[in-house]
Amino acid sequence: MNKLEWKRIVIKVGSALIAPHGKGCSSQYLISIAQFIMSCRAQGIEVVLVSSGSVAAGSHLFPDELQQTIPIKKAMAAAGQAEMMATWDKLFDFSTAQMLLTRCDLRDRERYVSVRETIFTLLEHDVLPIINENDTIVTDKLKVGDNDNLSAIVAAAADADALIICSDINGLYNKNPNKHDDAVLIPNISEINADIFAMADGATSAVGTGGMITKVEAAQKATLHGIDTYIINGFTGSSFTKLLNGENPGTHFSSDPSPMKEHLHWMTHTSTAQGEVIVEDDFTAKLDAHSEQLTSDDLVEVKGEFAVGDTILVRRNDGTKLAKAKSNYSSCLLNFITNQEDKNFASDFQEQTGPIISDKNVALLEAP
Ligand SMILES: Nc1ncnc2c1ncn2[C@@H]1O[C@H](COP(=O)(O)OP(=O)(O)O)[C@@H](O)[C@H]1O
Ligand SMILES: N[C@@H](CCC(=O)OP(=O)(O)O)C(=O)O
Repeated sequence: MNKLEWKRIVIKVGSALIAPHGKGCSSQYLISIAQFIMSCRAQGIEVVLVSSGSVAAGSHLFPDELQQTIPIKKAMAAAGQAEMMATWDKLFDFSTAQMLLTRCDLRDRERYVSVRETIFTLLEHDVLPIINENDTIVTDKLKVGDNDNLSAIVAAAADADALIICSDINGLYNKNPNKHDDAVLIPNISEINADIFAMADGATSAVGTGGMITKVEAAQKATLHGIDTYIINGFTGSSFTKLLNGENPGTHFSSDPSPMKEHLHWMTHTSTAQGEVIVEDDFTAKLDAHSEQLTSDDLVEVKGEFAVGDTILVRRNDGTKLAKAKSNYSSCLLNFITNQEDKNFASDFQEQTGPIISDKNVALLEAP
């Protein structure tokens, strides 16, 4: 889908663009991005902005020697978030809105739907959503961790047509161009596989978090949802001019021609498994929309603690991940059933209570 057909886009801006000197925000490189956003809106294209920069904006408030602890980084984010928002807001003649998210908000289906509703309501009223991870409260368990992946999750939640990831490099090269003089830019990628991931290294900018690995991860999430994804150089204004002309200024990851259904994409790429059920190695019943085939007789082990409605991982005893699914049973009840001597009790109970895995809420995982 080229620019002229876009109805809604998500654009992600990294710390290096909004805090190029690593200490406080600067609009130096944001003006061309703001202009691009205004041009898109003028053409009826709805825009959602995912912006990093809160930690970098707040870092100058804390002594350098304290910079790397998690509590300090959370405090920096709390202090810098307002500056980051103000830096963007003064560039626009329309309203902006702050949305701070964590993995917790996105992996919980009810909260995820609420996030979608807020994005759509803001867009309906011409307000620019500016989304960042809520670094002030995240823990390792609760965070997305990088705004590249966050931008892909947001693009899926917003049903965007395109995701534009602004980087400090022209796009994905066949190897890290900052380490290899003979690296070559790859303009078009139709399939993201292990070879593509092998090209990407981690972050190299002083303030960046994700590097190219998280950008390829984000592109994979987004393209599987039917979202065209671009990695472009956000430091050069011509990148945006080209996009507005329907050209590809960097690396274009083509959207999957047969995208995943929304709730299965969410189950696969956004929800996190709260526990696991281990099935026999020879488990052959196909896990699909008719998921009643998984019974307690198939279970070898129940791992972790989960409640009714939580996402669980279905894993074969040999370690193969088969599917992620919404569980109708708590781990406590599943353990009780599977430990019953009387197998009739287990089957009678499931006959009355229903399938272990909710019908249609089974996301099959690709075999490695
Ligand atoms: N194969 C690759 N192609 C392009 N850049 C790569 C590649 N592998 C690693 N990189 C590095 O990733 C960096 C971009 O990611 P990052 O440092 O997080 O900055 P930002 O998020 O601002 O784009 C590039 O500057 C480059 O040094
Ligand atoms: N949420 C963090 C940004 C994390 C992040 O992914 O940063 P970057 O790699 O610069 O896009 C912040 O606002 O500083």
